[in-house]
Amino acid sequence: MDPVRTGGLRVVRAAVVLCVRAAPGTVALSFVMMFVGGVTPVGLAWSTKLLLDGITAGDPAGRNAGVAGLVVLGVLTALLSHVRRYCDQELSRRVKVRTQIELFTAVSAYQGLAEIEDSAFHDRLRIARDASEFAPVQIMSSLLTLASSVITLAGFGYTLLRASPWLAGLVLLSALPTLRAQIRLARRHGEMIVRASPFWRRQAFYAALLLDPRAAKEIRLFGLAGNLRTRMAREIHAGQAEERAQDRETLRVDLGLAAMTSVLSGAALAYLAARIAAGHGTAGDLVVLIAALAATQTALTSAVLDVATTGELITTFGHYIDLTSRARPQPRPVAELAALTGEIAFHDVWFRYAPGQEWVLRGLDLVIPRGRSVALVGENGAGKSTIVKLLCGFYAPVRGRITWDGVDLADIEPLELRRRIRATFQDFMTYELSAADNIEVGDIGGGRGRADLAAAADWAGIGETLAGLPRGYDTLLSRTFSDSAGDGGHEPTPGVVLSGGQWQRLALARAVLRTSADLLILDEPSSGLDVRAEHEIHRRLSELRRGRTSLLISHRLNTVRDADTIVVLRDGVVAERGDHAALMAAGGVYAGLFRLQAAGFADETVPR
Ligand SMILES: Nc1ncnc2c1ncn2[C@@H]1O[C@H](COP(=O)(O)OP(=O)(O)OP(=O)(O)O)[C@@H](O)[C@H]1O
Repeated sequence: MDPVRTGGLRVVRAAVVLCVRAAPGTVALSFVMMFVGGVTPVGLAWSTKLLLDGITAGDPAGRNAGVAGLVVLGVLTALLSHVRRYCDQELSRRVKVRTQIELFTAVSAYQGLAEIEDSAFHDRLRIARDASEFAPVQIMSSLLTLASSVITLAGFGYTLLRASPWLAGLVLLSALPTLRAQIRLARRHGEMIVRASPFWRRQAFYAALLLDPRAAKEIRLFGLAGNLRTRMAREIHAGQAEERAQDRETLRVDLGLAAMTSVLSGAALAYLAARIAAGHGTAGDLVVLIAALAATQTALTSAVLDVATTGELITTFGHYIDLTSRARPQPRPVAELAALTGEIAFHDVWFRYAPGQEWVLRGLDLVIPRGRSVALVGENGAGKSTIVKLLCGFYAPVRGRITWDGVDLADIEPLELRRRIRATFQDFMTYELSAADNIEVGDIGGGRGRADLAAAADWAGIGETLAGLPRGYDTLLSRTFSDSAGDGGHEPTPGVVLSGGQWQRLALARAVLRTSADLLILDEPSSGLDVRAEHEIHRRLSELRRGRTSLLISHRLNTVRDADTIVVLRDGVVAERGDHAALMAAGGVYAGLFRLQAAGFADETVPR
């Protein structure tokens, strides 16, 4: 994983700005409480001195002032902790909304698929997401506590300094090794979080898999639950081993520091008691000095821990700042992508998914002329879906160019390009949303009314089924959510589950919705349909593709035979190209595959 690139001060500033923007009133109140929290211990010690000296000297005014101070400050201290806890919780809630939206806006800004398929990116995202929920408030809170400790230190430091300058110096100096050790511990803890992140992510994956309804059938049939639980436990153990090692180091260091501080306090206390016994002050002075010693050490320890904690939070929250502010490589956008008038073309395109992996495309030349239908065929893994992903701009060619009317796709704003494409993917999505939403996502923001959605559904042969659902097009297509959320007025009803073929028809309805697009991509659009449905859908697709620019991928060669051009992909290049008649006449790969499929039907003896 890349180290965090953002500087510590910038991270702290970003955290504070975030808190102030999220809840300015709460932050202001926290400031006031910080100040009050800082002066209260000093006030309490001096009130105690007034009370004791008032009693011993028989001074009722001093005694009353001491009591009044103790009561007022005692009440304030008791109230403050509750108000402060509420303020922190409210601040956390508001900051969480902001950071989650900012983080997912940043993630959505990655237009390609490379990051979303990169495990290091996911590890970093996990740390950033966790940190974004609590780190800004904790950084803010640490800064306030630090300021509060400084106020306390200033108040008591003077008292100690007046009583014994060398003692005050010793107490202050004792904080230095603590500071050094805690900063080192915090850094090591931050590194441990990065090391353990892959374990926790895999653990979450196994946990989600065990609860995923889509995986439930196989998990039960193959008896996978025990195996997955074991794998999950392995990840938990590995993550905890990292944490344990770190906790043990922390324990060792903390024990050493605590022993050192206790010895120092004991010696200082004995020294102060001896001085007062020798006549250098009153019993009240002794109380103030003991309070000053304890409070100085507490404030120093707290300040040191705050500095160290802030250091650690900077590391984790730095991932968030990096992710949300990192400059992404900008394409060189053209003003507006015009409607296709000529052709889309692959020019000597080489592509592999990562350096060191096998080339999927090895110098591909392919043309999709405007208004023509092109079909792609080839064996599993030949690279057909990869061509679709390149066309949509999800990846860029490693070498060569893809052009749209002569303009390199690298120069086109991806959103602009995708506005001109409608597609159904081989691995289409089944959204756990309403039936209407499942179609509308195909042209979100396109102002599609219910009539448009119904027309698309009818075209895909799923309209009647959807209309007949318990709440028609408003029925939720899910078994893991019920459909009461967000629209009251009716009893919660469980969602409905569609069959595989029905889902595919829905995906087709979604794909055809965006009628303004120039290019229609159909990657295995009928793989889950029954024979009659497939025949019907391909008849309609044939009509739809006539005179339109389209790319169809299918292993069922009878469905591609009417394409204007059929392209056979092999070893990352075009092996054959032509229409059905020409390819059959050539007697090459396509003809061989077509005859093989046809023979499968011809050989079948139908029992009487
Ligand atoms: N996201 C990815 N990361 C790494 N490799 C990938 C990725 N997607 C596909 N591949 C690899 O690229 C090659 C081509 O895959 P692709 O999905 O394009 O084939 P296809 O021709 O569509 O196959 P099929 O007919 O089985 O759908 C395969 O070897 C596959 O393992």
